[in-house]
Amino acid sequence: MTFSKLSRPLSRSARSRFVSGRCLGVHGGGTSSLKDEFLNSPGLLADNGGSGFVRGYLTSIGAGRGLGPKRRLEDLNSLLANPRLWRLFSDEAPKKKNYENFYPKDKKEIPKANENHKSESKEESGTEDQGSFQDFMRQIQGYLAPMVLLALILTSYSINPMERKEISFQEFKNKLLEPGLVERIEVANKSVAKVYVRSTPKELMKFAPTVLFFAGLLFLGRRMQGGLGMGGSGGKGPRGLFNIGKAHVTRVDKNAKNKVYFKDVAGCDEAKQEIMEFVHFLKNPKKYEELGAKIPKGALLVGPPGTGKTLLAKATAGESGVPFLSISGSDFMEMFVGVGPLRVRTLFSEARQCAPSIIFIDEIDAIGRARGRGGFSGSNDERESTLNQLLVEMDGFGTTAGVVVLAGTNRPDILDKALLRPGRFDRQIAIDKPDIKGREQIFQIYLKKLKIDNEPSFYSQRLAALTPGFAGADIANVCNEAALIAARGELKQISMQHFEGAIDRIIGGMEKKNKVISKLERRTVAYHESGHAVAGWFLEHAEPLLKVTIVPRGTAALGFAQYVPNENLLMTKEQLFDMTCMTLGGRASEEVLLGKISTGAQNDLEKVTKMTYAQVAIYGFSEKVGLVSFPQREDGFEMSKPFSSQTGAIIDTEVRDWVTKAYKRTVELIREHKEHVAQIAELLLEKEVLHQEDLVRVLGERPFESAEPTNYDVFKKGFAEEVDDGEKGTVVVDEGSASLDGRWCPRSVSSWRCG
Ligand SMILES: Nc1ncnc2c1ncn2[C@@H]1O[C@H](COP(=O)(O)OP(=O)(O)OP(=O)(O)O)[C@@H](O)[C@H]1O
Ligand SMILES: [Zn+2]
Repeated sequence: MTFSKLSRPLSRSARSRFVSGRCLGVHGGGTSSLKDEFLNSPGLLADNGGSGFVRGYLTSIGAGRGLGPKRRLEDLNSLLANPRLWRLFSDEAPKKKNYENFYPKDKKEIPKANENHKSESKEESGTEDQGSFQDFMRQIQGYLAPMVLLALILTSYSINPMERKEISFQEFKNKLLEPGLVERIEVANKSVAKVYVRSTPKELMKFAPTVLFFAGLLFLGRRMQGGLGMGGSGGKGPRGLFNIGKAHVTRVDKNAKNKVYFKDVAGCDEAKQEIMEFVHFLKNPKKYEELGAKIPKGALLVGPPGTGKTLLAKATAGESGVPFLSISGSDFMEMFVGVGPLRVRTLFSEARQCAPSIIFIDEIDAIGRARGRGGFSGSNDERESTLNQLLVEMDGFGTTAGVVVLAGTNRPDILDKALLRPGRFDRQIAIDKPDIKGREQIFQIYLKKLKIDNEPSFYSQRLAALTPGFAGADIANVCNEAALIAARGELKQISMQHFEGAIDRIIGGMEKKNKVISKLERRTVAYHESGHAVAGWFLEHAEPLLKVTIVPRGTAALGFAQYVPNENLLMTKEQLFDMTCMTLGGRASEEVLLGKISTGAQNDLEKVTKMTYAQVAIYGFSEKVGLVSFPQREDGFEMSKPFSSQTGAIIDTEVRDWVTKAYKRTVELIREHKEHVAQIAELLLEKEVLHQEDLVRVLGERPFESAEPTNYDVFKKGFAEEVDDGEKGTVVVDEGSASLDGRWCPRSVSSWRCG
């Protein structure tokens, strides 16, 4: 059994990206505070979350361990749902399933104006991604083969009526009688009968190949238009092969239904204001031009996945009342060379025709990646020429065009610098994960739609406190999941327990009630988690626990813990040291209390290593290494190190020394609080889930006084009266837990995963 890391709650988009088998690597944050940079430090974290999962998954199947039938069925189901995985195992995917995977049935449905479009287009871009040329050929073969077969069978029936031929009764029956080709039968004598065959089939047969050929073409054409994302959305009617230059653009016009407005987007007030400024430029260009101002052409909406960038762009359309054309970055790309630039041109000319108008390009990183790098794929030329075309269009027909371009991304760092120059996307609008107040507002929006057994405000406050680190998409997900859980219990109303279940499920995946865990292992997990919790409680700069559970869950975690982090923008050496100790608390507890260490600390050690390397080699915290910084490249393709091998050796020794020092301190702390660790662990074994109150009961209040109120203080008070100035009073899940989006953060949701 192997243990490894759990990750931050998967945001919806991260999840969809994962399912589509694309590589993750989403970095968050647009603000460039030191902390952010630190957290986003590229390369500090390879996307362990995603690939780790796949790998774990493969071994568990491939190794052919004694899986129960139920497990096997689950594996099979997810296998079927994931064509990538499937192909790893077998070349012959079951036809129907495979087909549906590539061309989901609901493909042709015209997106209901705003509401559903986002998710749909996401899925589409996911599927498109997989439509590599081979897949495409496979599709064609899939359709052609039956047709050719059919043609062969039919031709075998073509019989020349002028020709006389003796056939057996069997032949007569099979080839003539049953297909209904017999016109009449004359009995000549006892052993011979004359069979007259209809002549029409012959005429038909003559044309059969031609008819089949055209039918085939038509069919393929339809399939392509449905399957390759050129479908006539926005009510434009069907388009086919010959309309390939037109991408999948969603238009929102003045009188579209289901419009989204700013009131549907909670929080992000600054972003709304900035965007509206753009709309003002767009609608009153004269006012600005008279003063000699150049009107900005574009703005980047920058922020982690699921924070509502797309939603905000749609709301802008709703508020501004100008035509809005939205497209996903990946929709530009096609298997045919030259389609990308063509689509860009078409998009812009369409926008100009209905100017003033707004173009929104979602996930612009798909085409906007810096030129001249980014992997070894051959599609780079195409991407670059698409990008060039975009640059040209944005520059091109200057100020009078009346087109504003908004684009969403969560990786502004990898975008081509030319895109960010004045005259293109010269503004960046940061949309961060909501703080406690923002989460409360988002909850209010979604709670309104639910049947709950209390006031929405009752729930919104409590839930906001319980969901540190959740983005808007996760919150929408919590509400929906809670309703599903309540419905499964045949209940008429949703209550707190359902919401809690939903939150846990979003963090850790499905509960695995019947997962077999030996008593010994459970004990190890409990002591390990207890070590983290107690260490965090008694280390001044570490973060106190919010909740810890040892219920095994679907994303293969054996347990997880949430912390109440402080939201300071800078991190000091002391903080990092305490966090290192807290992260090592699990291993220390195993060693001190159980006398046996396990593989459970692997993920913790990985985090500690990264955290310490960063301090030594990037943040200049080590005297021996000095005030130098060697940030790692985010794409992981580092051919040569930027430092000498001597420096490398010093860095290595320093890292090892630092970690050793931190571990010593942690072991001391755990020895000192041995009783506490044991108490918490036993309580955890008994109750499976512990909240902060339980910790206070056993350990007492945290013994630290700080000058300013910390998040923990705010949290303790209950934020009922704090909400208004709760700006900084936020509770954020330790995102370190979560490397799914490629971020690394020292604070961690420590967790266990069983491969
Ligand atoms: N501030 C918010 N207010 C209300 N709902 C929100 C908010 N943020 C996110 N959501 C919900 O989450 C869903 C997903 O958000 P959206 O697709 O806009 O995120 P995004 O930032 O564009 O993500 P990605 O980076 O993955 O493209 C929205 O459709 C909405 O239901
Ligand atoms: Zn741990």
